[in-house]
Amino acid sequence: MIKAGIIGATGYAGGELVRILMGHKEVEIKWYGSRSYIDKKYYEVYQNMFQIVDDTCLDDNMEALADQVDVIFTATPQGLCASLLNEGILSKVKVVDLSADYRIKDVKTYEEWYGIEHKTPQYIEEAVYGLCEINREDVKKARLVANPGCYPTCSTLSIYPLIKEGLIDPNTIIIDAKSGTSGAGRGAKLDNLYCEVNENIKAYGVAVHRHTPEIEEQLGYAAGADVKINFTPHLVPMNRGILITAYASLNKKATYEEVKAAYDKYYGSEKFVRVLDKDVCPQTKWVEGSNYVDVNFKIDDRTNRIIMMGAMDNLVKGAAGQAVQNMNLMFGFKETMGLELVPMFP
Ligand SMILES: NC(=O)C1=CN([C@@H]2O[C@H](COP(=O)(O)OP(=O)(O)OC[C@H]3O[C@@H](n4cnc5c(N)ncnc54)[C@H](OP(=O)(O)O)[C@@H]3O)[C@@H](O)[C@H]2O)C=CC1
Ligand SMILES: CC(=O)N[C@@H](CCC(=O)OP(=O)(O)O)C(=O)O
Repeated sequence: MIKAGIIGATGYAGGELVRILMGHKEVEIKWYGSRSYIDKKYYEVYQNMFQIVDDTCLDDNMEALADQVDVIFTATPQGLCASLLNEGILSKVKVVDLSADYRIKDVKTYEEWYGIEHKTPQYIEEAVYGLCEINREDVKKARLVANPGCYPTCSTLSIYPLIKEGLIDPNTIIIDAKSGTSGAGRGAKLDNLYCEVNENIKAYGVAVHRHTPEIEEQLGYAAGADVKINFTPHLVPMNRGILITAYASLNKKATYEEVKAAYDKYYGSEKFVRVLDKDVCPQTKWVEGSNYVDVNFKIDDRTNRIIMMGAMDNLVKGAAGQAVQNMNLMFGFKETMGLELVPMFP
C-alpha cells in the first residue's frame, strides 16, 4: 500500500483523482491539498464525499507532504508545480503533475504560450510525458511525470498511428475539438456561466490555444520532423467529454484495411484505446466516467483525405485516470488497477 497526496484536491481534476483513488486498493490518500478550503472537511467542498472521506483539507506545502507520502499529484493551475518542486522533494517522492509545467520540452515555447516564467526549467528534460500507450517504458522509470493535456491526449492518440506508418502528411492536419465545461475547471469564470454555455456552442483560443505546441511536439516525435497543425477547440454545453475530428491528406491512396491495420498495430493490445468497428463514430457518452479513448476513421476517396475521430472523458483519460495509469506504471502496479471503470450511459 502506498500513500498519496494531492495538491489541488478541491478542483475538478483533483476531485476526480480522489474518486478514482478511493477505489484503488494499493493507495491511501493522506493529503487533500487546497488553497481556499484549508482546515475545512473535504466533504464540505464535495458533499458527494459525505461519509466517504472524513479528512480535512491541508495546504500546498510540498516539502512537508514529501515527508509523508510516496506519490504527489499536483492538480493545480499552470506554474504552481514548477514553483514548488525541488531536488529534496524529488529525492523522496514520485510526482505526477497534471498541469502543463513539464509537458513542453522547449522552455521558451512554454513561456511564450503560457505567458508565465518557468521557475524550475532544470526538471523539464528529465520529466517523462505520461502518454502511457506511447511512453510506457519511460514512465516506469520516471520520478517526475508530466501528465498530458486533455485535448493533446485525445488528438495524439487519434492521429499517432497514421503518422508513424507514413499514411498521412502531418503538416496538413486540422483538428476540430470540442470539450465539456468541466475542462475549464471549477473556478467561477464568466464564459462558463450557465447562460453563456447552455444552448450554445463557441470556438475559443482560435489559432492561439496553448495545447497547439503540445500536440505539435508529440506529433513531431511520431513524424521525426517538425509538425505544424491547425487546432480549434470549442466549448459545448456538457459537463464532461472531449470529441475531436481531425482531417489530413493521405500520402497515397489507402484502403480501409490498411488504415485499420495501422491502428491495430499500435492499439490492438491496449486496454484503454478502443478502435471502433467500421463506420462507427466515437461518442462522448460511450466513454463517460471511464478511462477509455474511442477512436475511428473514415477515408474520403473524393479528396484523398482521411477523417480521424476520437472521444474520451476529459477528467478521466484526459486528467485523473491517466494520472493514476501513470502512477500504476511508476510503482509497478497492474496498469489498469483502479481504472476498470465501466462507462456510464446514458
Ligand atoms: N479540468 C480538466 O478537464 C483538466 C485539467 N487539467 C489540469 O489540472 C489542473 C487543475 O485543473 P482543474 O481541476 O480543472 O482546475 P480547478 O480550477 O477546478 O482546480 C484548481 C485547484 O488548484 C488549487 N489551487 C489553485 N491555486 C492554488 C495555490 N496557489 N496553491 C494551492 N492550490 C491551489 C485549487 O484550490 P482551491 O479550490 O482550494 O482554491 C483547486 O484545488 C490544471 O493544471 C489543468 O490544466 C488537465 C487535464 C484536464
Ligand atoms: C474547456 C476548457 O476550457 N478546457 C481547457 C483545457 C483543459 C485543461 O485543463 O488543460 P490541460 O489539459 O492542459 O491541463 C482549456 O481550453 O484551457
